[in-house]
Amino acid sequence: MLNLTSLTKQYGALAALSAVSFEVAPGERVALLGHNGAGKSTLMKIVLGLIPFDAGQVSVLGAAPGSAQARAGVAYLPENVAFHPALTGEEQIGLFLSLRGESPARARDLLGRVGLHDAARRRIGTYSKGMRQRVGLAQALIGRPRLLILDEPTSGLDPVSRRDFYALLDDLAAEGAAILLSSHALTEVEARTDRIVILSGGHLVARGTLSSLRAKADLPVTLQITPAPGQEARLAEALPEAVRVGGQLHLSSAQGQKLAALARVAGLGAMVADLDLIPPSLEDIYSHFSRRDGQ
Ligand SMILES: Nc1ncnc2c1ncn2[C@@H]1O[C@H](COP(=O)(O)OP(=O)(O)OP(=O)(O)O)[C@@H](O)[C@H]1O
Repeated sequence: MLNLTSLTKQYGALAALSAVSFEVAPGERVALLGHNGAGKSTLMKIVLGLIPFDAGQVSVLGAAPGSAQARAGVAYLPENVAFHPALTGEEQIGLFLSLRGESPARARDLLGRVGLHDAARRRIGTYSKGMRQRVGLAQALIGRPRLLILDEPTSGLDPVSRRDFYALLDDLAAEGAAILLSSHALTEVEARTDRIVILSGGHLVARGTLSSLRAKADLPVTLQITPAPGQEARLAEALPEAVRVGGQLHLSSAQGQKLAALARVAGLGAMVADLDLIPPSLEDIYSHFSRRDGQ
């Protein structure tokens, strides 16, 4: 669906993208992560054919970005999608359908698809941000796109709206659409995407499934230990390297030492009321890879 090979883009002396390669297959949801200025928007604009690139290859549905064939199958949802507040959802989507040469009567179907059936005849000015974002997605679904490019689609949405939004993306991916989305909300992409691509200073610094990135980063796990009543001081003495966090102790352990650390805590017997093993978060992994190039 989308193939990038050694994609390079310069803005004057600044290398916005340096030899970036990855692909998005049909039915796959890929998250593009990176700090401000990492090159995410530049990459999306190139894929959409909005700006030229300097070197490498870009194949969008087997065609050149921006070509008629690519444009026919690609949908884009910008971060801050704006609609005319006086139009109803149905009128707005109907208008876009007409522009694409399709029957405006399909508007209700599309709005139903994104959970806006009941609000279809209300003015968009009365919609919440989450509802407006869904109008944007309904618009993106016009013409049954095979590749969806979503620029921070859930920024500003509450947790329930985010969950609903991702459920919609799951359905689209299950139907075979390829999805590339950028996000700053790291914890949510963890459960909701198949693969992650991390850009840092225009370089691709990591790509893979979250579990493969976890293994590669080899970051320590944290043993979160709850002392039995009245045992906190004794427990802290027995684990001098542990850090007190609230009423608990946090003991950091290298991946390879995990079982030994568990055995050590288990050996403390009645001093311990409870134990949780906390794997490195996506934020930890993300920082690990984005800082590798000294960015
Ligand atoms: N038109 C332009 N002319 C010159 N430099 C640009 C231009 N557009 C972007 N840049 C620079 O290219 C780099 C990558 O920018 P880009 O907008 O792609 O990053 P981003 O990852 O999308 O960031 P954000 O998360 O802030 O949207 C930045 O250093 C930016 O300042």
